[in-house]
Amino acid sequence: MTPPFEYRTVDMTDEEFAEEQAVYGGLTEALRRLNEVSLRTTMPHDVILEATRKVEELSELLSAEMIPGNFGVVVTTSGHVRGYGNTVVGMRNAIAPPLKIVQDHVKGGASSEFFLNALYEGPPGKVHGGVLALVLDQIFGEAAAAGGTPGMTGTLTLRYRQPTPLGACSAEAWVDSTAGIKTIVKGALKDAEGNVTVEAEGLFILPRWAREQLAASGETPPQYE
Ligand SMILES: CC(C)(COP(=O)(O)OP(=O)(O)OC[C@H]1O[C@@H](n2cnc3c(N)ncnc32)[C@H](O)[C@@H]1OP(=O)(O)O)[C@@H](O)C(=O)NCCC(=O)NCCSC(=O)Cc1ccccc1
Repeated sequence: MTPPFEYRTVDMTDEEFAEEQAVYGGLTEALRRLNEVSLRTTMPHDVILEATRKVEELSELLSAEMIPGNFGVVVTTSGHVRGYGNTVVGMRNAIAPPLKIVQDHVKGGASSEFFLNALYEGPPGKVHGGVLALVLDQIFGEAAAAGGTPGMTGTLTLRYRQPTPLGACSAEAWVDSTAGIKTIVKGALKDAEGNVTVEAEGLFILPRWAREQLAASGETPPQYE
């Protein structure tokens, strides 16, 4: 079975990697700020029109050279994983909050403390339910991988116990059980006060194509990050 995606490898020194992080990371941080500011600004229309022209100019400047489509996941020869396009954690993705996720390879889990600002609003003042599913899917996937049983999300069930206020949040996920290629991950998301606002359970499955690759190569399971 042909894999639906593959990881590219690039030759890059640690110094080049660090410079890339600083330069593109700086651009993305500036864009995240711009994104929030553009939602909240109350400046007069003539200022907004001038700002719009400047933003268009920047898009012209940056689009002179681009990769053809999505970023994908690119691994450097020195072992760094460049999942820059990831919508939750991507270093070059201004849509990503972004989350810094800590994996626990001993217990098989993952956790994160993060901030969801006004850009992630659903009900007034509260986080959109789809955004909560989005961040939990990523944390759960990383928990399964940290437990040594990576997989793709087969199912993800959420129980929204109470609305999640915009602002500081935290989430934790752990491998509850494994059965062959299937891993059950459980976890919860909390608001700034420590109240559990979402409980979730996910089933992560090592895909058939990955099983076939593993059987052929004898390697350890890949990380879908
Ligand atoms: C991989 C799979 C889910 C299963 O394919 P295959 O392996 O070819 O399936 P196969 O037919 O060989 O069945 C094997 C066993 O599994 C069972 N079973 C099968 N499906 C389901 C099910 N849905 N639910 C429940 N069970 C299911 C089936 O009955 C059988 O059980 P049995 O042995 O009889 O007891 C495939 O449908 C797929 O790719 N879906 C899209 C996934 C996707 O796009 N997810 C979102 C992107 S990931 C992401 O964003 C998160 C992330 C972030 C960071 C890091 C990591 C993750």
